[in-house]
Amino acid sequence: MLNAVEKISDEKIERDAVQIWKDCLSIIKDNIPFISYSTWFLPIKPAEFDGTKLKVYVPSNYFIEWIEEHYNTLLNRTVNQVIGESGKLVYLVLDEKEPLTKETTFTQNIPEPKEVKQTVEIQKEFESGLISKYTFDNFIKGEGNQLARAAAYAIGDNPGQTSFNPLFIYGGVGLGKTHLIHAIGNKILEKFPEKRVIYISSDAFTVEFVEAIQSNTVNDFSNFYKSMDALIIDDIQFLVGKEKTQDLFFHIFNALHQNGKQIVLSSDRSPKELKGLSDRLVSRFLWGLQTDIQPPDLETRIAILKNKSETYGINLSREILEYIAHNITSNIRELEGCLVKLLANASLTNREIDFDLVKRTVKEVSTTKQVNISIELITKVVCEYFDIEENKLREKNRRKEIVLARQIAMYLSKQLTKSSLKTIGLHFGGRDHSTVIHAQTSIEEMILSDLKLKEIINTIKNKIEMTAA
Ligand SMILES: Nc1ncnc2c1ncn2[C@@H]1O[C@H](COP(=O)(O)OP(=O)(O)OP(=O)(O)O)[C@@H](O)[C@H]1O
Repeated sequence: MLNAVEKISDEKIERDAVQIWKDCLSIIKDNIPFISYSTWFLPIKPAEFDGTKLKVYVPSNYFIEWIEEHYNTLLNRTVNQVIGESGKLVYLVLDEKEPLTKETTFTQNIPEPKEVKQTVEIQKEFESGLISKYTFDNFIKGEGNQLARAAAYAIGDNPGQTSFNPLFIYGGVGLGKTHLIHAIGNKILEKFPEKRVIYISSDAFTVEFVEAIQSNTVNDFSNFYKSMDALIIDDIQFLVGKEKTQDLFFHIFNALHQNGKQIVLSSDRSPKELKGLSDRLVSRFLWGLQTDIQPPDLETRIAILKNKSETYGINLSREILEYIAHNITSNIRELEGCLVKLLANASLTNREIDFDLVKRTVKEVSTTKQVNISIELITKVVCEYFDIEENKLREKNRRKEIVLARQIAMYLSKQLTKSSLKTIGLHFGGRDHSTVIHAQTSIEEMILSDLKLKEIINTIKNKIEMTAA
């Protein structure tokens, strides 16, 4: 009986919220350009109203920042008009890793919106650390992530029971590793709400470990992680050089593995490339499945852009999607960044998203990216990759692997910097500009037929861009 009463009053709270937000929207709509209205206000959804406070769901903290910076006065006025002088708007951020802590008359952060909690019915004494917006449903399949996705999906369905234990996913920056490993955790909890699943970055794991040492609670710390059904650790490369943490992790790993519990790890490089990680850990990482994620091809980039723009409530033409996807090739985070910038530009300049605006935004995004990339940085990353000394690229060395590394460095210098052929030639031992042209055309030809080389160059390019960012 009590439940029924609660249910009725819950429904009323939601209904009131819907009506009030509708009234607010009709005022807002009349006061700002339609593009700004649809970009920043339509994605906001009403949650509940308690007489003075209207709680609304917003997609991200970025939204709050933007709205507060640009529309605070309008919102203030609108809320006062619709609710009255004591009216307040409270934002519930869906699914951000770190919710805003700032509080203003308008905003206040509530850690977990109701909707998110409902997906996990069994309350645990710890936070899973999972971001619920990262799911398999919104992870676009492509050639570059096919195997990683399939293995991740199988684990989500059957944690600890496949031969993919541990699952080790590696690849360049912004290619979807974090998204995928969260999706695993979310799927496990969806299917088995009682399971204990935790996501943590290896950095946070180290910090917690140091705190446990300081407070003399290392045993509790270790037992806590050993009690998980699935342990998901992001960016495991940050354990390199941290011997004590590695040691403890080794014991946790063994305990979980022996008990058939699932371990999922992500890294920016393959286990064998994790120099500085103890051999016994590396050998355990090789027990299960190691799979990489490669940069997405054109069709996948278009599909991702389409999907992301739809979540922002906008429909971009195929021509625009293709243009962005053609010009932003390195990683998905950058594609998303370009989309957000496009929305911001359209909103700021109060114009429709047309081809000119798209071109300008893509140019802006690409220019900022290129600013910090130097030929020195390119040389350094290429040499690190091939494990050769930098001066070898400047010498007249004709060894096959040195020639290839030199040509790749020249090719990337032309692609990623604004340096002239002459300047690039000078950096590589005072070579003529025709040598640089030759390097460029040779690499372009080689990657047409040699997919492995193409992958290597993409990996190097990602590393350069990551270091320069
Ligand atoms: N296949 C995909 N489909 C949809 N969105 C994707 C896909 N791959 C990546 N993304 C999105 O791109 C963004 C960057 O992805 P993510 O953070 O998972 O990258 P990462 O590989 O973990 O990068 P880093 O190594 O820098 O942590 C996220 O917003 C993610 O949702």
